[in-house]
Amino acid sequence: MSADTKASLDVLELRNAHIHLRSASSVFNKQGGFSESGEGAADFPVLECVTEHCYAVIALQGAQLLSFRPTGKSEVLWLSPLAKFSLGDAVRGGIPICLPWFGVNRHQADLPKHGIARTQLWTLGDVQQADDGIIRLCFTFRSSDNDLALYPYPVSAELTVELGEELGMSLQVANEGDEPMPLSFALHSYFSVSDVQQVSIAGIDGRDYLDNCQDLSRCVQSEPLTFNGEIDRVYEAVGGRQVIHDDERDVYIDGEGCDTVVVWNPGAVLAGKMADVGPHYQRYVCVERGMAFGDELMLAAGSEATANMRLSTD
Ligand SMILES: O=P(O)(O)OC[C@H]1O[C@@H](O)[C@H](O)[C@@H](O)[C@@H]1O
Repeated sequence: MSADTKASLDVLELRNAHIHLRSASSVFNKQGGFSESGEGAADFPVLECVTEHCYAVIALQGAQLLSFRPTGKSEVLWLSPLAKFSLGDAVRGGIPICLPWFGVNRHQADLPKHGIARTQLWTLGDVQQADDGIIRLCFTFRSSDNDLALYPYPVSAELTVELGEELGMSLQVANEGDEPMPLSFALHSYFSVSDVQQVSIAGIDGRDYLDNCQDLSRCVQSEPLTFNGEIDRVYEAVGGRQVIHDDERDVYIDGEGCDTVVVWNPGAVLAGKMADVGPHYQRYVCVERGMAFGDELMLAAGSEATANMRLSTD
């Protein structure tokens, strides 16, 4: 089944499922625990999706997942209790999409960190429901004249979010210009954990990494990664599967076309300087998948890159 939807969508009723257009503050304040963020927030629209397989919230800003909870299981993603819901500002948590570059732009360091797409409104296109109840929502982004003044490569992106018991994300990025375009990106997932000091990350053992806490010096991950203080590491050309081993559950991150793995948690000292993290740093780890640093792409004029990522829990 397919339904034509627009950003003016108010509610879309599907079989055993519905999607409501709401404000971010109303969704998260209603659920409790997010009241600290309410003060003075300018707010932005989100899609609250209730299906037979899961509960999910997706912001139109950045096509950013803010919540994903498979039916009968606990929340997979972390959204900071101090997150600001303000149009044009980055939101701390969920799955921001860093595009068309990841982190500090390696060719022009004064550009905004993590690209131009995460703080702009994406357009909701088609919404489809398959016979098995899985819902796929498609979002599109295209760089504007303002973006081109900042970064002279016309770029478009299409994100398909698949809402089942697992979360699927498929990102297609196209170079719409006449020149080759340097492209790096990441699906910058924040995962909810019981206590960052209790978790370990598998799937990167034995790999080289660039240590962002030591001027990107190259080191080797000799054992499963654990957290005791700030961790900010980039593992190139890894791909495959990473597993977050937590006290109560394992979370699986699988991907293709997104070979770089970035693992980040600021630790107590840096988090204390971040207005939207503070003491809450203990409740998340970022395990991000993308193409960055040595995996950065040079997209020929008119060509596309595709990345697929799937998140699941036991
Ligand atoms: O504060 P931002 O722009 O959302 O970035 C958060 C973090 O994102 C991670 O991907 C980077 O490796 C870190 O260096 C960075 O601090």
